[in-house]
Amino acid sequence: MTAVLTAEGVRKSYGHHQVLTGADLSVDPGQLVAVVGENGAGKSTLLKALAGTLRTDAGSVRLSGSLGYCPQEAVLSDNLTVAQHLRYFAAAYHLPGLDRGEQLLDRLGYAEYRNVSAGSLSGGTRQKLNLTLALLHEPDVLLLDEPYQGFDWETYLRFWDLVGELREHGTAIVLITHLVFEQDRFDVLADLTGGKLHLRSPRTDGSGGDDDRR
Ligand SMILES: Nc1ncnc2c1ncn2[C@@H]1O[C@H](COP(=O)(O)OP(=O)(O)OP(=O)(O)O)[C@@H](O)[C@H]1O
Repeated sequence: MTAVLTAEGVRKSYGHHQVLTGADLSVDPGQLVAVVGENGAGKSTLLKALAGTLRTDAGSVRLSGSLGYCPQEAVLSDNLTVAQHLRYFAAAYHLPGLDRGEQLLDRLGYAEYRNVSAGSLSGGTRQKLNLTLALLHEPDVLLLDEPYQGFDWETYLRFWDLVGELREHGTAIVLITHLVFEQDRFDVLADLTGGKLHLRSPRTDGSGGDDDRR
């Protein structure tokens, strides 16, 4: 299968602090990759580098198809309502209509907030909108930085239903997570240690093993 996202030798320092020291990653259509690692390991830095929102020092990132990026901090305009955000992004993506946006409002369970300004939304609902905007144009590659922060359990489960559908449609997904208990959901665990990615398969025996780590 041909990878839709390939990163090779990605390096990034902040001043003298070397965060990424040669990160490699290759993601196929429909593949779901978890990026795990300790706080401060550089996971968000890696995702920004993959998304192209951060200038790297060396290495390459190749992407085929469209990209959806859900950053850790929602980039929303507090004065605009949920519906206005959907219209604004639909226009930016040249979408023919708002069908997908309306579908996502229902799927993530926040349609009742359609006419509420982003500045008045709760943290979890802001995050729903953040995620919706990344999914709106049905991208081929999705980069999700802790996408379910603040979600209640019901929404968390709805999120995973949605991810299942996206994978069936061939969307390649890279997701930062801290949740050890959900690692069986992924095809690949990419452990960011020492500025490099170390790939491994999730455990399959359900025993928990001795490989658990954050
Ligand atoms: N703009 C910046 N300027 C200077 N240092 C930064 C900047 N952004 C991140 N860092 C530093 O780079 C390191 C990696 O940060 P990053 O946010 O990528 O880690 P992370 O693995 O996503 O952490 P967490 O799990 O806490 O979200 C940290 O030491 C952080 O303080």
